Amino acid sequence: MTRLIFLGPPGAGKGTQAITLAEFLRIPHISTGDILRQAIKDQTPLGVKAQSYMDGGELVPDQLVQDLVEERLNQPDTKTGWILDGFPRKVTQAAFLAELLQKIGQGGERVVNLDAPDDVVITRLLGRGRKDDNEEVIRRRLEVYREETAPLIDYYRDRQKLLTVNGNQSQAEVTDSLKNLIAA
Ligand SMILES: Nc1ncnc2c1ncn2[C@@H]1O[C@H](COP(=O)(O)OP(=O)(O)O)[C@@H](O)[C@H]1O
Repeated sequence: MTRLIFLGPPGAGKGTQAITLAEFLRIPHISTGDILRQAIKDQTPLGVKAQSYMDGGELVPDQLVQDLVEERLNQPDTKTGWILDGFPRKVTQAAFLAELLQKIGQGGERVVNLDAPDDVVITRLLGRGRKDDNEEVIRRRLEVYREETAPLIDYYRDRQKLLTVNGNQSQAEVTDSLKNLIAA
């Protein structure tokens, strides 16, 4: 049973690696960014509420993402494990998640911190061309990461859940490191 939370700055390769590892482990990959982008595309009430925050590189309000994560983790395919990508992104969300996992009996989660230096992530993001990948929004997303998300590294280290992987290697090397890490 593998339950993993992927942490790291935008552009560290969380999404790519989370998809690869989830396929390898045959467990669902749950990306709050992907779910929100789909909701925007479909213009659902969630998408309509989230759009302006995402376009500006801001976090969408806790309640919105927390509700969507709770709903998703209550679906039956999560019984075999999961990889959470993009959640939690702040300490309040991490506290919510800890309580939720306890409530639904899904503990033992580990956190992978995929680390990469600023210049590397900026270059990667600029090459990607998503709607929120222009320079100004990227800068804001990195700022939000530093202020809100980076504190989760200490949060999870204090709780002895943290594993760290160097994201500044080739994609295949990162995948190998991840597989070794979770097998250990
Ligand atoms: N847990 C979350 N809390 C708040 N906002 C979120 C969360 N997850 C995703 N978002 C919104 O979706 C955007 C894109 O997220 P994501 O696809 O994970 O991108 P990134 O490549 O920047 O890590 C974020 O900038 C934010 O607006």
